Amino acid sequence: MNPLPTTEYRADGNSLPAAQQPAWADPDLLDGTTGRLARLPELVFAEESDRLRERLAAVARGEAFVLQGGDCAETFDGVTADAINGKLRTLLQMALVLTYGASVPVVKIGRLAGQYAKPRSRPTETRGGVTLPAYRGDAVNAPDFTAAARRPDPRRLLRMYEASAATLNLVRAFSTGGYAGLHHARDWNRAFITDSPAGRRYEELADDIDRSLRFMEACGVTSRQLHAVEFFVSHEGLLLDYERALTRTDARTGRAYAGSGHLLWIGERTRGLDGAHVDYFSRIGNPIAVKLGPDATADEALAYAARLNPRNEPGRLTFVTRMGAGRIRDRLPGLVEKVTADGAVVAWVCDPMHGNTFVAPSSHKTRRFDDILDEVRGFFEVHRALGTHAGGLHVELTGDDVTECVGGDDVLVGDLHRRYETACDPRLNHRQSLELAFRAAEMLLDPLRGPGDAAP
Ligand SMILES: O=C[C@H](O)[C@H](O)COP(=O)(O)O
Ligand SMILES: C=C(OP(=O)(O)O)C(=O)O
Repeated sequence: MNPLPTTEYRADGNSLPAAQQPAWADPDLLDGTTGRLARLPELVFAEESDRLRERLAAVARGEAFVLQGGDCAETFDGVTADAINGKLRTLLQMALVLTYGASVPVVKIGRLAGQYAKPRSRPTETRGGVTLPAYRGDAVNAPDFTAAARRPDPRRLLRMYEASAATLNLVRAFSTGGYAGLHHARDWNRAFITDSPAGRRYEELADDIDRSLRFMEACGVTSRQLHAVEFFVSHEGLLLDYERALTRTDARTGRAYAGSGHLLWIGERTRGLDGAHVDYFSRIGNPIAVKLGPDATADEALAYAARLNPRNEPGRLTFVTRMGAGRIRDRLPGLVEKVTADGAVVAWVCDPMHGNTFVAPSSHKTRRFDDILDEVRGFFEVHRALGTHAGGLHVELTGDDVTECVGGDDVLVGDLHRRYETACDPRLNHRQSLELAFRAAEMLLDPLRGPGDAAP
């Protein structure tokens, strides 16, 4: 499954293969850095992760929907109030569209405050006859094509911690400081170019909400919940040196928790059942997810459920499928059927990004909005046919007006060069993200309606 060489990893005296780990240049520097990380405070509390597990349990029961999104790769330079606020506002707008459009609670999770490391298809990159280590995210090395920049530097793990802490600080202020309250639903749209069909549709929706809030206030109904939002953070638990150093024991239960984020996921390239990632994830108490690509088998899915969620706790395990628009209708049913028949309780989430990447003639890695939409549609169709719950979306997006994915109401292949800013894979821009939310809300509403129910 993983074409890269693996490095040895020691877990409780056992040597396990760990895929996609950087070849850190200086072991002493690595020890010093991980030692420092181990003494620093955790970034999130175990209680918060438990709360997310409860929310995801509702998703697994079919009572809620998850929206998980953010950059493909966060960067240290990208830790600015504008960039982070843009992503948060985009996610809040999408969540509002889904909640309002489909009348379903939406669990909001950022790909934020920790998404600094990337698995790569190839360990090296060659340009003009020069071969250097691949860029593996700001937590490991820098993107510039020089030997010095590409050298994996463990001190970057400390910068990852600092960047995550700064981001999380803003996330916490944003979600509880008043601005995330429903009264500001119109303001979230203000900073963006709203002159698009989705932007105009959102303005109408925000007007409706405003009217409803004023009506409730006139009736004397007030609620603190209208002034804050519950927001969680997640990232791929890729760099085991970092994750292990930030693992803490929960004083309440004696159980180990990753302290780097509320939810961590195992990527498609590191999900080997006998590998170090699955081993590490089996030892932490956080809610976790596993990405499943088109080659994942139903037996593997069952093995993850048995290994990673032996008590079959609802909300502990999410499967994020990323099959590609062309394969989801063939590949997903077998997985869902067998997992359901086995009685394993999981939440099913669709990542419509990673199976739909291609390289445009201009050499930009891109994705077609129509393929993304089609994979989401396939995801809903499969779950509807099987009577299971299409539990959420996992998307790569930014609040910026980038030109990285083609389609939606604007970007053409010839536009890709205009604002192609991602550090790794192409993201939806604000307009495309909103458009996706409106389309997904329509799909979500549909399967929730019983066969005999009248259309609204
Ligand atoms: O985000 C996912 C992967 O890290 C990314 O798709 C890998 O990209 P690559 O195939 O260019 O290495
Ligand atoms: C690497 C990623 O995805 P996948 O593991 O599904 O390829 C990702 O989501 O950043």
